Amino acid sequence: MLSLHEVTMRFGALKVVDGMNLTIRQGERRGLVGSPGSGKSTVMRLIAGALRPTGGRIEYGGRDVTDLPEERRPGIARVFQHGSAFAGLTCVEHVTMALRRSGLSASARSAGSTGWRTPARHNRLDQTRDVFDLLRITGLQDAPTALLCAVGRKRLEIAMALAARPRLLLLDEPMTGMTPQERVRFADLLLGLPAELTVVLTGCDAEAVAAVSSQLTMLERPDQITVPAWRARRRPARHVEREFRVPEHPAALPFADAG
Ligand SMILES: Nc1ncnc2c1ncn2[C@@H]1O[C@H](COP(=O)(O)OP(=O)(O)OP(=O)(O)O)[C@@H](O)[C@H]1O
Repeated sequence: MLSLHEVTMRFGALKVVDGMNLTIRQGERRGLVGSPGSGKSTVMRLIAGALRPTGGRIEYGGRDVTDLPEERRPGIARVFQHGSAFAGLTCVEHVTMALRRSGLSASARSAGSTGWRTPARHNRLDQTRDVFDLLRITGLQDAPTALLCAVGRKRLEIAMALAARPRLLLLDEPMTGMTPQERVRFADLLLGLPAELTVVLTGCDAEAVAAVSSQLTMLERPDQITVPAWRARRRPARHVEREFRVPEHPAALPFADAG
């Protein structure tokens, strides 16, 4: 559903992305791993259309979207590294605002192939409730965002992104600042997302990203090597495996393990 072909991104003399090739299939949970400054956010912005590559080609949904800006790449939603929640607003106000911004109305758009429950005459209130149910934040609708923990905030930001019924969800460093226990809960949250939804997430910690991905791409390795995530789940992720019971073998993985 998404592919990058020899994509390059230069900022002046600085070449941040150098001939990157990447193929991501629908339903994949792809982790992009690299140290700070390796270009993770840049790749996310290139995929979203917030940046235009200085070289190469990007295809999304079978179309060449290299020159298309963000607003002309439908079905892609992004959760930013540094969050997008406003202090003072409640969770339900955030999601309602996101639904309004996405332009979804009762009969405006069907769920398509994303696996979303969107029957006819589905009103905005129902949609809000769906998103809350999906992310298990029911009960927190009226809580001000300032009261949310790190995972709670991330849930809310993902809820806002899901309001647009995306096919591709981009999560830029979602686990930064989370404790090991919060990472376990975050992994659980990702597991609850529709299987058809493609998720690309970034992070510096390969173990943590591997625990919630099906495939892992190392940005700093030659040719940005991609491996099945289970191979990168070494012993240090034990706390995650114990509490979350991440299976050892790919055949038992709950995610579609592509490739
Ligand atoms: N708009 C820009 N103009 C100039 N340089 C930029 C721009 N955006 C990013 N860079 C540079 O590109 C490099 C990669 O940045 P990027 O934010 O993609 O890395 P990252 O891997 O996401 O880092 P971090 O983990 O710290 O968020 C950095 O050296 C950064 O300073």
